[in-house]
Amino acid sequence: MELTAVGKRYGRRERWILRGVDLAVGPGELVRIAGRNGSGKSTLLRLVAGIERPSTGRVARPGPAAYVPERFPPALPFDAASYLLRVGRVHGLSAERARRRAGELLDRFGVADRAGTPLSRLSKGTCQKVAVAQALLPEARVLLLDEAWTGLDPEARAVLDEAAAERAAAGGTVLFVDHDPARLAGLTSAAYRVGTDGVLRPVEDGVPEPAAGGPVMEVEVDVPDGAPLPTALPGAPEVTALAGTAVRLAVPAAHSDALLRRLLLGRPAVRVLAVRRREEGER
Ligand SMILES: Nc1ncnc2c1ncn2[C@@H]1O[C@H](COP(=O)(O)OP(=O)(O)OP(=O)(O)O)[C@@H](O)[C@H]1O
Repeated sequence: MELTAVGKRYGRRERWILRGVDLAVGPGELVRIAGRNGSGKSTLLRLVAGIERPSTGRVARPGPAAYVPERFPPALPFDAASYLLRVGRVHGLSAERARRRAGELLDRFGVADRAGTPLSRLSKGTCQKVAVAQALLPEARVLLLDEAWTGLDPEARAVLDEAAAERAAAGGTVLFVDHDPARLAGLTSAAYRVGTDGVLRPVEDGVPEPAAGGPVMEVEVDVPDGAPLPTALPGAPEVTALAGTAVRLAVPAAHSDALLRRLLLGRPAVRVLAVRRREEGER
């Protein structure tokens, strides 16, 4: 995927949102786009998606892009499963494969029981899961995630982390915007910032470490056969044994997504039983 000397403004008399953007992202790369509110991050992703046309310069992509927009339009007259089936068909999947992928994704996000619910009647969180599922469904060469984690519950955020990492590992090109500076930390191959001047610059200092102190998240997992937990878990969790083969891991909230991702991706495979915020004064 390559942008060459891309400039964008929404009208001849309007200001330039992006200027002289050169960006090449290869297969297997996972790239973060940062920047202040209104700096042009979504505009950049929409240009890569082909939804917007550049005012100057060129955008080249290896194939159709899959895209989770910042705002998903749920007012479509379909239920979740038939909407996903249509998305799959548009991307050239057979009806059988599209149906199977839709079922797998709804299941993975824990909303298989909502397959027959009209999009207009889904809760905001479930709707966001459908928005994410429609982008993951086609296994496109380019995946664009515009604050796609916002509105998801912690388990679903971890599933999306995992899915984004899988897409890159399978040779996809993944670009994402997220307000959490620790999002996909350790998996990101590069980060860029859109400046207030519209220029895209590499972020040299990488991903800042979340601050210690503050809110704590508790993740309870069941480790089959009482196998040892993976070592060097994010956030250096405090581990408490619970009944049977269950354990509770407590980490600063800023590390909880990374911890869940590592637990879900790691070996031994663990089952997440609960994720909750530790109340003040509780231990
Ligand atoms: N379709 C449009 N027509 C006119 N102006 C637009 C359009 N889309 C975005 N803009 C303007 O372009 C600028 C950049 O918007 P954009 O949504 O790309 O920024 P962003 O960095 O994604 O912001 P946020 O972090 O708030 O989502 C803003 O000033 C916005 O008002």
